[in-house]
Formats: sequence, structure tokens, C-alpha cells
Amino acid sequence: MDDSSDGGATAGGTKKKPSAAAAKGKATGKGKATSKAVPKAKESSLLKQKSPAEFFAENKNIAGFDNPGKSLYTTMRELVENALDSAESISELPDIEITIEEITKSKFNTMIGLVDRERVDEALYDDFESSKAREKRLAKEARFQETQAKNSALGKKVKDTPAARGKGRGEASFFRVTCKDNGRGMPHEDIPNMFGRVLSGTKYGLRQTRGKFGLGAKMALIWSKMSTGLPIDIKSSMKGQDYITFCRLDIDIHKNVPHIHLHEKRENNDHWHGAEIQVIIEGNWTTHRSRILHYMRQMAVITPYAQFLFRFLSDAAEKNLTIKFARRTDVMPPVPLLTKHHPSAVDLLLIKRLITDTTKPNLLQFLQHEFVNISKAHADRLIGEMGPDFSAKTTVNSLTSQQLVRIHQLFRQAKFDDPSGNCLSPAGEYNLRLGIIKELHPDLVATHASSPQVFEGHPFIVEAGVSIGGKDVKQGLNIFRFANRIPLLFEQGADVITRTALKRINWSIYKINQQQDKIGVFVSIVSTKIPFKGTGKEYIGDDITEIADAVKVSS
Ligand SMILES: Nc1ncnc2c1ncn2[C@@H]1O[C@H](COP(=O)(O)OP(=O)(O)OP(=O)(O)O)[C@@H](O)[C@H]1O
Repeated sequence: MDDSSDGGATAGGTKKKPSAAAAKGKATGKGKATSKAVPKAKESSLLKQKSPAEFFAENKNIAGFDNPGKSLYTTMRELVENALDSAESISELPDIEITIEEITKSKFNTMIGLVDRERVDEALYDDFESSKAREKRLAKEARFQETQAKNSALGKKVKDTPAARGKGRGEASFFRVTCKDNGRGMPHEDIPNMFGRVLSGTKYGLRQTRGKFGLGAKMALIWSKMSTGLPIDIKSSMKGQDYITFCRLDIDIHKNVPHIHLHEKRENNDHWHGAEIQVIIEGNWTTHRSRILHYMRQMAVITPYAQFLFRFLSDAAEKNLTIKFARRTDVMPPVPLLTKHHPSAVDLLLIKRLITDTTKPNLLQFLQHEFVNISKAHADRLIGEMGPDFSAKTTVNSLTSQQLVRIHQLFRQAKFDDPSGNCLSPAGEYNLRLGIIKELHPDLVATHASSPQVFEGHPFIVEAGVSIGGKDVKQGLNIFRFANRIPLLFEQGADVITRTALKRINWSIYKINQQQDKIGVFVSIVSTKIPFKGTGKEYIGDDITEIADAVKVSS
């Protein structure tokens, strides 16, 4: 209620005439009576909320979508990694087709029904060059060419011309990225959430997978929404299904929910199973062509049992590219197994979640069944150690917050056997060696696999290979990094593998010349938890001693 309206109503409801002093106070804003009468400033909360989709749209660089070129690269790799996870989850030898089709601006405009328009006021544009500036640039280029010609005649290194490095922001280029696999496919009803709700996926359990965050495919869609405004197309069928799901959707960024344009079932006469994802985004092939091709080659090294068909299509025929990375073996690593948590790797929040999700009513059964490496006898001893407030029959739902802290503290201090590496699926020395030989044709190759080791309660295995010589291998160290069998191409300098190869290995002991020999170093780490720095999954930090030591020993 507005204070000024009650004008000093009495208990009896009759209105008192305001005194002269009060009236004065009201006018000047002084005195107790008047302060009550002044209207209060409306309290409006400053608190705002952001949906996860909004957060990642605003911070897309942390998911590997730094600029158009990198976004093209990341989109392609997210789709390829999902395709591999999917085929391997049903023990199907992966057969994956990736197509990146360049779409000219004019084609893009036709696609979205926008009429092309000629520039009228040239000076408005970023790439506008006055005639004076043009003269200056051409003169500079001529001088540069002259020096280049001299250098080339003297056998010196020749640099790119300044013009080739590009100027201004240039025009946007658009690409249709399509990835088709022969994997598991997705349930019809789940597809909208899998692609239209950030932080949703099927890979959150404790299992070695390439995917981890429930983010990659959604980021590709968010980027398409940000750069072209176009939805994503998904085609999918699961083994034995007599229909194919067709789904077209985009994402409501503010609500973090899918916005479905089409979601229907069509006949599956060819008994096809798998998925085909298509997205149209802005990208930059010129700057990221080489990264994309390196990624494919490295993926072929670590996945020699897969077949990849990579195509780049453009109206400019000379840019077109078709590369087939053929399958060289039918030996596939085993499907990684879902495992339970190790007691020393859980925090208080996770213990609470496990209690909410468990089907085991009492403490003894809970400890025995929800964790690895706790037998019945061990669980009994642990409960005894917790104190008189705990018994084997204590119902887990009755545990107080203090009791949960007690369990957590005991988990951190007690000794448990290391988790076994049986749930992991390394490439295998045979596959790693085969992959290296098939893609690099070296003169010599040696491989090694470590036994399973542990960091923070998570098992991991390091496999390594070293090659000498080969095709398309430059002099010096050529480092190939893999984590859960995905190639890592960015942030090389800070990565544990690069640092180990460069600083902690004395190559001369092995009579290898680090500067002159063509050395290939291949290190693959698999684990139920890869400690990536950032959601872009680009590098593993150098700060986990167990991993750093194991990488050194294996290399
Ligand atoms: N080609 C595919 N075949 C089958 N399922 C798929 C495919 N692509 C995506 N999915 C499903 O969609 C889910 C979400 O994929 P998304 O790429 O967003 O996240 P993720 O792979 O789980 O994790 P990350 O963000 O680490 O890549 C996956 O967990 C998977 O269940």
C-alpha cells in the first residue's frame, strides 16, 4: 500500500486532521512522522539467471568454438566422435562418411530466401580500400616479390605474400557439414533432447567414452543458430527398427529446450541403422583445412579398424577433395564397460546422489554394491570404524548430514585396492602399430603399453609408440596425442604428452637426433576420467603426477 494514502488513519477508522508540524514535516521530508509518509523506492532484485545454453553461447570458446575456422573443425570432430562412440557401443566396425560442402554466400542467400544485393556505398565496408591505399599496397607487394625472387634464387626460405595472409574480416563462408555412421542410432523420443538441450546425453556414467559432457552436438547447433540461423537435421534408425526418424530442430537458448520443426517416422526399407547429422554453419576452410585433415589422419592412426570417407565439396572444382582412410583390420578394442565408483574418488555430493539412486536399503549393501573394491567383510569393518551410530542395518535414507561427512572422511583416509583397468578399452599395441604403419610408412616403429594405473581413484592406461622416418613426416619431433582415442590437436604446448616428449626424454640415449631425425611420438591415454582442461577436450594438463610419470615411462 502507498504510505501517503493512509494519511494517519486511527484505530477507529476516523481520520485525524494532520497537525501543522506534521504537515510541515511532510513538506520538508524531515521528522519521524514524515519519513513514514515518503514513498519507499521499489526494491527490484538484481538477480538474473542464465540457462546453460545461454552460458555456452556466450562462452563458446571454452567448448572449442573460438572463431569460424575453429568452429568448423570442432563441429566436424564432435560429429565424428559421436559416430565412433555409437558404432563401437554395438561392436560394429565403424563406417563413417564426413562431407563438408562449401556454400557460397549467394547460394546461402538463395537457400534462406534472401535476395542478393550489390554493394552501393563501398566505403561502408571493412575491406574498402581507397585508391591511395591500394597504390601503397601494390608498391609494397612489388617490393616484397622482388625480395622473394632474390631469396629464392639464393635458396633461402620464401614467405607468404602479405596479400595471401588476408586483410579485414572478409566475407563469411558457409558450410554444410554432414556425418553419417552405421552405429546404434537413437530412440525416436530422445532425439529432440539429445540435440536441443545443453548438458544432456547418454555418456555420463563412469565409462571410457569419447563424449563426456553432453555438449558437443548442441554446440554445433548453437553455432549454426548464431551464424546462419538454420536448424539441425537428424536422421536415425536403431537396429531392427522398421522406421527411420527424421527430425529437424533448433534450440531455445533462453529456456535450454529443443524447438522442434519436424519429428516423424518414415519407412526403413533398407533396414539401415545408424545416424546422419547435418548442420549448416559459418566456417573457414582456408585457415583450418590443414587441422581438419591432420585430425582425420590421426584418427585413422588410432582407429585402424574404422573406415572413413572424407569429402570436401566446392563449386571451385580445384578445391574438391575425397580421401578414403581404409580399414586395415577387423580387430576392434573391446566395448568399454560401465564401472562403479572407487571409494577414494567420490565426494560428498556424489555419495548423496548414490544414496538417492541406490536400490540397496541398508548401509552394508550400499557400500558393498555401489562401489568397487568393497567386499562384504570390508564393508563390515568400515561400518565398525564409523562408530556406534552406524550399523550394517542402518537404512541409507536415514543417514544424517553429519553421518555422511563421517563416511566421506573415512573414504578419504582408508586404504582401498586400486580399481582394475578391466573396464578400459585401449587401442591395443597391435592396432597402434598398424595405424602408425598404415598412415606414416615409417622405417622403424616400436610400441609399448603400460599396465593399468590410478589417479584420484580412476584407472588409466598409457600406450606409446615411437617411429623413425616415413612419409609426410617432418624432421624433428612429430607428436601425436590421443585421449580416449581422440586426437588432440590444439594447446599442444601445455599438454602433458608434449612436455614429456620435449623436456623429460633424453633422445640421444637412444641414438636419436631430436633435430634431424624424422621422429613420430604417439601417446594414447585412456581412462574413465580424462582430466581435460576445459570442455573443448583439447589438452591434458601437466599437473597430475601419476599421469606425467606414466607417460614418461611408456615413451
Ligand atoms: N551419431 C550418433 N549416434 C548415436 N547417438 C548419438 C549420436 N550423436 C549424438 N548422440 C547422442 O546424443 C547425446 C548428446 O551428444 P553430444 O555430442 O551433445 O554430447 P556427448 O557426446 O554425450 O558429450 P560431449 O559433449 O563430451 O561430446 C550423446 O550422449 C548420444 O547419446
